[in-house]
Amino acid sequence: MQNTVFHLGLNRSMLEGATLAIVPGDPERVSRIAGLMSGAKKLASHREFTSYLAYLDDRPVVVCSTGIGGPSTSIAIEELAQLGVNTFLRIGTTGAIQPNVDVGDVIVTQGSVRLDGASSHFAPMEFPAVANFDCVTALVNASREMGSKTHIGITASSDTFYPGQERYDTANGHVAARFVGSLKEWQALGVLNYEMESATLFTMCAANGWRAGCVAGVIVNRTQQEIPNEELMKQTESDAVAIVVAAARNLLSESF
Ligand SMILES: O=P(O)(O)O[C@H]1O[C@H](CO)[C@@H](O)[C@H]1O
Ligand SMILES: O=c1cc[nH]c(=O)[nH]1
Repeated sequence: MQNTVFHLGLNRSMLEGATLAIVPGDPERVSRIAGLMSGAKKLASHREFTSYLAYLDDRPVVVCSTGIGGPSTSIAIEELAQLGVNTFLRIGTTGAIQPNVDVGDVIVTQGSVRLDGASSHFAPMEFPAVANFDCVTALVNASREMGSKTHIGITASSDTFYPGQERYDTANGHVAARFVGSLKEWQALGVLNYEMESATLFTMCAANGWRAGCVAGVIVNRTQQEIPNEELMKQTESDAVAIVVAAARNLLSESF
């Protein structure tokens, strides 16, 4: 009898030896990602964690959503690792903060500013939230081959969507003192964008010797607008989905 992990509802035999996982935030993205591979089948769905298994050149790949933010991401990654996964590719949406990054562009993160809490449960703050070089290379190559305008750099990865990303379009317009002026500071330091999972993902993977990468489609540029255009957002997301699947294929064949 195989042990089922605590939250994902998966056991080792269900993963058929998969060592690579594609991990989007949004559960609805999972079937779309798996659908770009062959033999996609749903494995489980619990809370924010929806999982599919699919095949790239006959090699199994697990696709599992993390939900939003570090705590749920840490659970998904930990439980997938318990089942034998050692390479994790996050595919997300993101808000750019540099004026030269356009909606529809793609960002591959090299390292993340740790504006989360969960990463500190794996390593002290002095430890970098850094992506794995093989994963970065595979994602950058895939993105460029697809013809996407590709940016490579540092991401601010925040526990919160509103105050941590210094958003004032909220119910009471208040941002905690710690974050007032933070967007400007990240811009001055060359940070490209905000999202909410990569700091936890990179820190826990680097601390454990697992490989992790993150690719994100730019759905807003915070220097221009706060609310995304629905149509552009869908296109951007599907471009990033195609990129992560191509990168997974390259990583599995180690042909990058
Ligand atoms: O599109 P996903 O993967 O969910 O990523 C981004 O979108 C969510 C916020 O809207 C956060 O999870 C953020 O990281
Ligand atoms: O601005 C954005 C857009 C998507 N996801 C984020 O976390 N921030």
